[in-house]
Amino acid sequence: MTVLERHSVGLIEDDPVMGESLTQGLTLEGLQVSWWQSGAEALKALSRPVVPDVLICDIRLPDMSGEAVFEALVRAGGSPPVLFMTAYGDIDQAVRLMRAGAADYLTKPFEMGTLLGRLAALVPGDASTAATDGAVLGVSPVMRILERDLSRLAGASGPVLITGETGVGKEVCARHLHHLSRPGAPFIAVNCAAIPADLLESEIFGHEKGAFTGAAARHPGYAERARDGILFLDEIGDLPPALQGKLLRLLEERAFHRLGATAPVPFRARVVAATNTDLPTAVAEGRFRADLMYRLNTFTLDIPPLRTRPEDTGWLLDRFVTRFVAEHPDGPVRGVGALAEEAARAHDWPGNVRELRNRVERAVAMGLSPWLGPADLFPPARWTGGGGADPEAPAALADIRDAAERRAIEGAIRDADGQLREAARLLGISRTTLWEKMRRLGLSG
Ligand SMILES: Nc1ncnc2c1ncn2[C@@H]1O[C@H](COP(=O)(O)OP(=O)(O)OP(=O)(O)O)[C@@H](O)[C@H]1O
Repeated sequence: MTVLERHSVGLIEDDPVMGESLTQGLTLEGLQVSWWQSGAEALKALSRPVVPDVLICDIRLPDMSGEAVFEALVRAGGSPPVLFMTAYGDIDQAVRLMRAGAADYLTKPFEMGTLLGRLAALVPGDASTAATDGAVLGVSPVMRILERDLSRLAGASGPVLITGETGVGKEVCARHLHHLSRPGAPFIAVNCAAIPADLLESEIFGHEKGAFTGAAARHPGYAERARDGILFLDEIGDLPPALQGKLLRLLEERAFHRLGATAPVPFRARVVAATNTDLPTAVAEGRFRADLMYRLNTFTLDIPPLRTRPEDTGWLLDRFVTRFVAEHPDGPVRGVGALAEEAARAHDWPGNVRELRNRVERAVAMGLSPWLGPADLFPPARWTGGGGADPEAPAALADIRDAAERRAIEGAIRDADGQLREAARLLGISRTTLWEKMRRLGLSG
């Protein structure tokens, strides 16, 4: 199997001869090709949750430039790596695109072999994680890109910083990196905020016998126990100042001292740190060392909040329901109903994936009917009990209905290519009703 086999590629090319021949050549290599002949067609297809692993885009398209397609993708939350095809005179534009984050470009005419070689460098290393079936962290474009970045980072050894709100899955992401890069080696997780400051130093670096009162025996710390695996330092923003200096030395000298020891111990693990606090602010306020932040953020991965990636809400909901239903085979719950899915999409998820997981676990354990409804995910006590101040309170039923209507109307308008008469027909309502709904929901045609 070649590196390209089973990967998906999106081809944006208006010229039918060129498009046909590229589609044929790429398909022969085992790639799954989707070919679009205009920028608009491509953008419409790429707005779906599942996007190709890599895009090949002509720089001149009938309706917009390749540059505009790329900008729209980036603005919409991220783009798979894009290889641009340029004509000789477009080199300046290609250089500009590379600066803006495009992955590569080829000047026409080119050999098929050259194109395949360039593509091989852009597809993720592991085909099983590239397919959506193999998605680990999510199916939204931004999470697919994050997974691709993780597989690239797997080959490096420098520290990685993972940022994001509480419960977005920073540890899950660190564990995935471990799985991709050092699966047989230890994964040692340390919550810097949970261990009392005066214990943290000996917990991380270990101590010799007699190093302090009560140190009855030599104790290897987390750094030593991580061996050649991953040392995951969660809530790194809470690391006490004295330990920040020690961690910086460990990273720079690749060695550390157990408390009370004179000889250094070599450090072979990879440090992955995570934080939900803003490190630059902590640095500005003097709570975190700037030099340590710069050492840690060589590779930074930011996981966006769940509310900004609704595709993942549906996907994770299904996964958790499947998992917890399997754990309660004798219970009445079989799956999740459409209204509960709507309610989940309309909810803000302040606790992110952790909140979703907990709500599903509770709903499956307590549910009385085969299909979970909104009230199973968001029990009635929450509907009234919080008086509106409860951060986990769900959206009201009216909000759920509005969100559902908004999505249905937007989908119909898209499918009808902007023709409101046709959109109303698709929705089975009159044009006046459609127009009134659009006005109430603040939608423009
Ligand atoms: N992609 C995912 N698939 C399945 N479960 C997930 C995923 N992401 C997060 N979770 C689950 O959500 C919960 C929170 O995840 P995790 O501990 O990784 O978040 P975090 O960002 O590290 O949180 P904190 O900032 O509070 O430490 C865990 O129970 C985890 O198993």
